[in-house]
Amino acid sequence: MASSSAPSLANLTFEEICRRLEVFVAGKKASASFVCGGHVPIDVHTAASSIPSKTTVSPPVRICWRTDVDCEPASFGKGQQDVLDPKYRKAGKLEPRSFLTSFHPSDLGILQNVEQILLPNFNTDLENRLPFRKMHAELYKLNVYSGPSGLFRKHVDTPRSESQIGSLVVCLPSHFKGGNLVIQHEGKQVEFDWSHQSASAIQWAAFYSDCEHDIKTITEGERITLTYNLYVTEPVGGSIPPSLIVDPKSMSLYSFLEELLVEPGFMTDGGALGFFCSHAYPHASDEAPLLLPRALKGSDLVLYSVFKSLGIQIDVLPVVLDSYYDPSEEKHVRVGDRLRPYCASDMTGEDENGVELYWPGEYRPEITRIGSPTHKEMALAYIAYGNEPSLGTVYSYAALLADIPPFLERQGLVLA
Ligand SMILES: O=C(O)CCC(=O)C(=O)O
Ligand SMILES: [Fe+2]
Repeated sequence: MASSSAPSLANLTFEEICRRLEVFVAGKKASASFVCGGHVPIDVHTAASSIPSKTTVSPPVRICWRTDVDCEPASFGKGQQDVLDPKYRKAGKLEPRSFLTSFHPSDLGILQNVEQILLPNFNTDLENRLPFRKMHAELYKLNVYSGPSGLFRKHVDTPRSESQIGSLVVCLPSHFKGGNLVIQHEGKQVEFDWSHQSASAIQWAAFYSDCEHDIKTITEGERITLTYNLYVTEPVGGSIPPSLIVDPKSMSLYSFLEELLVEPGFMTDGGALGFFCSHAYPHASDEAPLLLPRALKGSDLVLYSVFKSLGIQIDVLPVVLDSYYDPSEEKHVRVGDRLRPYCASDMTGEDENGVELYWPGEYRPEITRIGSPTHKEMALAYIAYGNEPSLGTVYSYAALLADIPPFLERQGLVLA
């Protein structure tokens, strides 16, 4: 049951309640992890055969590479092209087919650690368990950044598939100076300085794919990293290992919402709350209906799980902010009937709004919007008639839409 905090929510206006909800969600965004990292010291006396995940030290890492293949200059993706530009990225790289290594991220518990922090499973009671998610790592490259000028400026890793959720960088033991890895998300930043233990430990960091990151100049030595693409895998059967379950009831947002729902004055006749997702997802791709909500990240996952565990219907749906009626007015919220792939229509609409014609959904002016939109994806392109024909493009945002039942109906939910 809800415990009451002062002043009681009953005395607050709806606007004030929404403002508080926004503050709560912003707090979740601030505290939710988008990155994690760690290190494992190298012990030359540890035998390679004793690696299993429980060890806290690692034997030296061995790498064998083809002698007929050299490290090539590393490129980076710019638009649709691979570009070489040492002012932007100065590094060498080896493709996985050209080398072998004794290191694997499942050893030493690294992958399990990343899974637990970036891909937790929420036990949401009420049969609403999010399908059990696991993470899969695929070796992508070996990179060498050499002093005095190796670097990689700010970029976002190109996702290799729709189910890619993040990247893992493993820094192998080799002396270097500089080369800090800086990772950012929504105004927050985490910096890894691996130089001090560069010669004596394996150091690693993992982050969601939509986080910008850069590597500062390596002033001395050789910074050698293995990069892995991290994917969320199909739900697997069987029971969830207990350590991977997070209880949404332990979240402060849970008690706040629980208290709101037992308040007769809050959305007495029911209503809808809409939260724009804080992370980017391929929500207008062919895979979107399979991926979401399974691939939700960070604070989006927390919101989803907390509502679910309170028995509230919540869905990930695309939203178009449409100014068709009157461009000078507050934009209308049009909610798609489901997550649907991007559609290019060759139909034309004379004096018609293409969204209404080709993007099934409904206008939902009653939705109370919390927060502001961030990541958009192209949802629709069509030929529009005006004075001259032009191409109409429509973008959508992924949003979490919670349907709040009327007070009398929701009493049972919270007391259950
Ligand atoms: O080596 C690193 O620290 C990260 C490399 C990187 O960002 C990349 O390869 O995309
Ligand atoms: Fe990167």
